[in-house]
Amino acid sequence: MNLTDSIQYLKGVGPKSFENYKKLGIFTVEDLLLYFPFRYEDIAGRNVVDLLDGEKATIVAEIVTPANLSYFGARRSRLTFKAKQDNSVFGVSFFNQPYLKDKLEVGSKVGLYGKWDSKKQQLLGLKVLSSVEGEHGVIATDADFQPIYHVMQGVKQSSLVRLIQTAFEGGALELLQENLPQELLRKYRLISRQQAVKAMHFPVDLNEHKQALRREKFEELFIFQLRLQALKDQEKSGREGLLVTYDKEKVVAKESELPFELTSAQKFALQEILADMISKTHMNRLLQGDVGSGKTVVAELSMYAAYTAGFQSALMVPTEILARQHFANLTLLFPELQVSLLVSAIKASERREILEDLATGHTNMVVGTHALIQDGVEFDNLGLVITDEQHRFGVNQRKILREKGQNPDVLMMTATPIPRTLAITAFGDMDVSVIDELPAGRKPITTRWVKHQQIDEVLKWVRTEILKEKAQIYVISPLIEESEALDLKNAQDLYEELSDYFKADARIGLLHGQMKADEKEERMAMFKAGKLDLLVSTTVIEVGVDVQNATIMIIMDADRFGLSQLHQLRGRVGRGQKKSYCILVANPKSESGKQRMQIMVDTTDGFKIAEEDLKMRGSGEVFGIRQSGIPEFTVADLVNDYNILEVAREEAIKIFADSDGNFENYLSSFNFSDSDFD
Ligand SMILES: Nc1ncnc2c1ncn2[C@@H]1O[C@H](COP(=O)(O)OP(=O)(O)OP(=O)(O)O)[C@@H](O)[C@H]1O
Repeated sequence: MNLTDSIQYLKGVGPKSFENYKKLGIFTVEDLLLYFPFRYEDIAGRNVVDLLDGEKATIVAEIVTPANLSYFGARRSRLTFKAKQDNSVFGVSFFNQPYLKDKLEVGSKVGLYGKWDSKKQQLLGLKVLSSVEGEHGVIATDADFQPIYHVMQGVKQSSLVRLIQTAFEGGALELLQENLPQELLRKYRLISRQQAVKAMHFPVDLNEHKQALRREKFEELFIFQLRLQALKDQEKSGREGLLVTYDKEKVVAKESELPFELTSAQKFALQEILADMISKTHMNRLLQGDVGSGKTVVAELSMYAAYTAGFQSALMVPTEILARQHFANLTLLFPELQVSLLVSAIKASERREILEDLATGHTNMVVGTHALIQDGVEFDNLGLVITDEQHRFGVNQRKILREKGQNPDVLMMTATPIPRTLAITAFGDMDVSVIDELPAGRKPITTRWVKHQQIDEVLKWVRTEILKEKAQIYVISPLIEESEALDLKNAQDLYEELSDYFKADARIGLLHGQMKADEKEERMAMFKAGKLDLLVSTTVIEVGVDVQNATIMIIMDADRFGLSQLHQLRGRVGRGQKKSYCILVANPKSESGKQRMQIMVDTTDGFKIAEEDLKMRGSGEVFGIRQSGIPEFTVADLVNDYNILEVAREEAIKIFADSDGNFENYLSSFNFSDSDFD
């Protein structure tokens, strides 16, 4: 037998079942060996109505009658009672275990392991299970393990297990080669690949199962990390980047014109970016920093550096409000340069002019939305592309923009702090700069969670803040994801209610996604200029909007928002020197809603919040797994196996460096199969 043999030659596989196995991804003997159970039969147990006669299983059930103990002979005894699972009541008897009587209390739930007798509707009890928390939930410590595989119609659990056994009996396991360096096995006390694969399918006990899982997770993450290193390497060596020889003095001079001094984190990030630009290798960098940490100015100075080297630069942002805000900033900061704004809402004639200026090189910098990547947008010599809020743009959109130049340097900015776990997986092929410090003088935002019933008190306080402190306030209307119309209606209703309430005490404006671009801009400008005290808005305000004087953020029905979104919204205040507040108005019904509110009250640290978000919603939900390019792991789990991931990463980096980038050789020396790297 060979590992590459098709399983159709194994006993028990006919043409029809072969087709079904293929659908599960099992083509060869090796695929079969590495087709691991996704869980083991655990103490959550089986449903009693599903049990077959004679089958051994674990059932969790409630004891409904007192245990009756009868002796026959000196040492032989029988203990009987009735138990209930959902609506099925069944009998249970234990032979010769009289001491169990004290353990079995009426009304308590127990795990019973035994053999099912379907005629008598009775479980012949073998053990009352003690249990422990295992990797897959609660696992019985001392029951027989029953691996559970993902199967499909036409492939039964039992046939799959039998087939794996057949392969084992044919000596397949012995053919599996070790694919981790011996040194790592020793260092981390990992069991061998053969042992692990055997124990993944047929663990003898809980401990062996744990060891197998640990080893398999390490292997999976290690190989993944090696692959990322290879990608990163390829990205660097394969693609010659542009040599952006910027004028250092000019950049320094510009920096000194800023109304504030850069924080050291900003300085450091800028330096990393500039070093990438001036080097011949292609820049592929992620700039992440918490809300309000000052990423924009770092981006702006990088664009300026590109200009001093004779290149154009483009800044792509997700919303029009944001594009306009950046445009205003850039023109203010670089009055001597030609800066253009390209959004979909501009007139055709104006658009034509902008496009021509871009193509002829008349324009030095351009900022825009998706409009930037449409056909017809040509650059003269695009040297730097910056995208803001990177996860809102798909990989393809970024690629299009990048292809508009001669492989321009690329910087992606994100304000959604990416937990390290994901940063080193999804973005493992990128360099990362982090701004982990807020500008000096910022006061922490105080967050309060109030119930709807308390809204009157909140509004009273808001009124005094407006009248006495000249506070500016955002009020976010409840989010109705399913319906834009309802979303709008909510915002309008809220606007009217608040206008009624405040009357002449507050100047109130309304902002929502369906307004025309110029209306939106006008409303934002009024708020920024202090001509409005209170801005009722839908979540269009969420990203990037920067009004330093705004100090109160009120979020209605806050429990409808995800954690990261709440954090973004809250980040609209606390951007200046004044003390700021965030009020979450919510009567959450679900536990997770309550939990989210509490997390927001407890911390303003974006990284912590992102970690929590990840734990509560899973990486797929938060980042869109497919889009972010994170593979779905078979045994490993990015959130829970963080420690293993880190170690695997360190080792992969070391080994990759030792291999002198000669990855192919390295692979063959450890017998990786090519398919590991598809
Ligand atoms: N070093 C600094 N000192 C003082 N103020 C600063 C500094 N850097 C930036 N700022 C100001 O802080 C505010 C927030 O900066 P910026 O808009 O760049 O944040 P950001 O990181 O893009 O945040 P967000 O992701 O929330 O938009 C801006 O008003 C900016 O002018």
